[in-house]
Amino acid sequence: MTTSLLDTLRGGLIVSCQPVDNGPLDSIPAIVGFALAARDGGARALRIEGADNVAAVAKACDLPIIGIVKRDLSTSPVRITPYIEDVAALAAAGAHVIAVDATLRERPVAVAELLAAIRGYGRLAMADLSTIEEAYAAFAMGFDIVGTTMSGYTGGSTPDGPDLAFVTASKALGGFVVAEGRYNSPSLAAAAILAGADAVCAGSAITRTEHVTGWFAKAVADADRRRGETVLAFDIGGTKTLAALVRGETVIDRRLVPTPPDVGSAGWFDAIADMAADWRGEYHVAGVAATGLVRDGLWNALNPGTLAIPPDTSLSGELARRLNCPIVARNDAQAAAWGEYQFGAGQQRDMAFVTVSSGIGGGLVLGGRLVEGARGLAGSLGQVQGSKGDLRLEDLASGFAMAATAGEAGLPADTRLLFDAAKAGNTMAGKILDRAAARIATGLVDLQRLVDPQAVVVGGGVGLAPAFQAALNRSLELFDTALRPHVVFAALGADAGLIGIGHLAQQSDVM
Ligand SMILES: CC(=O)N[C@H](C=O)[C@@H](O)[C@H](O)[C@H](O)COP(=O)(O)O
Repeated sequence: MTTSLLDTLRGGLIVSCQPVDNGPLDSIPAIVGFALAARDGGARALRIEGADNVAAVAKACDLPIIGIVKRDLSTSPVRITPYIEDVAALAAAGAHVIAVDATLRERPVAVAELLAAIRGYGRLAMADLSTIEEAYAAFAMGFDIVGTTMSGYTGGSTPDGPDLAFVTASKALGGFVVAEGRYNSPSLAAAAILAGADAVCAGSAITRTEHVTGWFAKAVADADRRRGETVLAFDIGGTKTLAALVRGETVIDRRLVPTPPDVGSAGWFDAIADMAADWRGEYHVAGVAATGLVRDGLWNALNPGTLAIPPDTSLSGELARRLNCPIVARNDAQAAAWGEYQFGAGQQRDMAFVTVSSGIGGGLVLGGRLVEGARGLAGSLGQVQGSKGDLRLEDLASGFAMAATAGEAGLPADTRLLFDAAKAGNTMAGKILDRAAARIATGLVDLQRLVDPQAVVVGGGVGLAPAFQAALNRSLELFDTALRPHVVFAALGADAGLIGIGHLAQQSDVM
């Protein structure tokens, strides 16, 4: 019997039919209804609270029942089946398994006595636990099943997700493990099995209609609030700084100032906050896209030639203090990648974004998520080694690099004039442009080899110049079609960073 019941449970779902206490579904007919519906949906067993409920369900439904009695005691935090008479009542009502709280906490009756009583009634014993020490002790005492039920409920705040690590650790002890507690979606229940659980017990997500309704209602209300919300967005580049009010893909209002050399100083932060002073009250969250490495709110230079930032500048902290709202900060090209993914040429595909302007930056959006990387470097194509010594692609093929090469060749050291000269038929100017485009094409092909995105979105002032686009396409055509990226050109232009960081701020959970 013992083996066959555990065999029935193994690899299956147990549904806990415990409606919200004193709620409209907290009645015997409703609990029986939940039990039958769970059976029809494919549950292998049920978890039922209260001897009367167990008796009613046992009569109506032939699935195995894990029975518990819950009590709120003034003398102990233990709630689940604390007394011998609870065990007796559950056995008499027809529970096949009796679960008790077997945590190492003060209790009215010793766990060993409860276990002996369960054994005396010939039932299987399940220990509801919160730590691996307790699991070890429970198996050593002879419990048939260990449940992770109490993890997150014995002190401190309860996490949102389940405790998969506890499942894996318990399973390593060798006995039968039920993953229970906050398995609120099919994918989390599946994750429990992959983490080693023999069976999964889900309750709230199936039988606490008030809770599930609350999750939906909150998600819908949050999305609705965010959709209509205006956010403050900054885009801090090497030469200019933009401040804007953004809603969705629309930039409602904007201001532009040159980026001064004292970036990162207290005075500079004051000036940035001043740019938005008269927008106060119109936003509740701000996003900051900045050139350089941005990770966890800290800001560092990626290329000090573009912008020299004091090490570990607290970009989020300093601005949060001055603007008095939460701040979401990202690298500018990563933010632009997100903008293009969400609203522009990326069209919600796996994509790499590469911006070619005075510098070269980039970002990756994979599986619907912006990849930041461990230090905020992910997708920074400008930082890969160029073909010359230890120079980076940015040092060789960016707008600045092209202008410098033009200057060395006796042409005006200015990207725009270089493009004009190329258009007018100047061979040297055309060569400089072609060489830069060829280097970037090689970078894009390498990116395709590494990440294999569905699309590579190319943007930036240089990247969107028709002469550069033509040169880039010519270079790409030299590569085998199997390796050639699907290049599309950015749709949001210079606003991609503002729109991307605005959306990231709007969607973030910082509020
Ligand atoms: C901690 C405690 O008292 N847990 C109780 C044990 O029976 C129930 O309130 C839970 O609903 C049950 O464990 C299932 O978990 P979830 O509802 O998260 O799927």
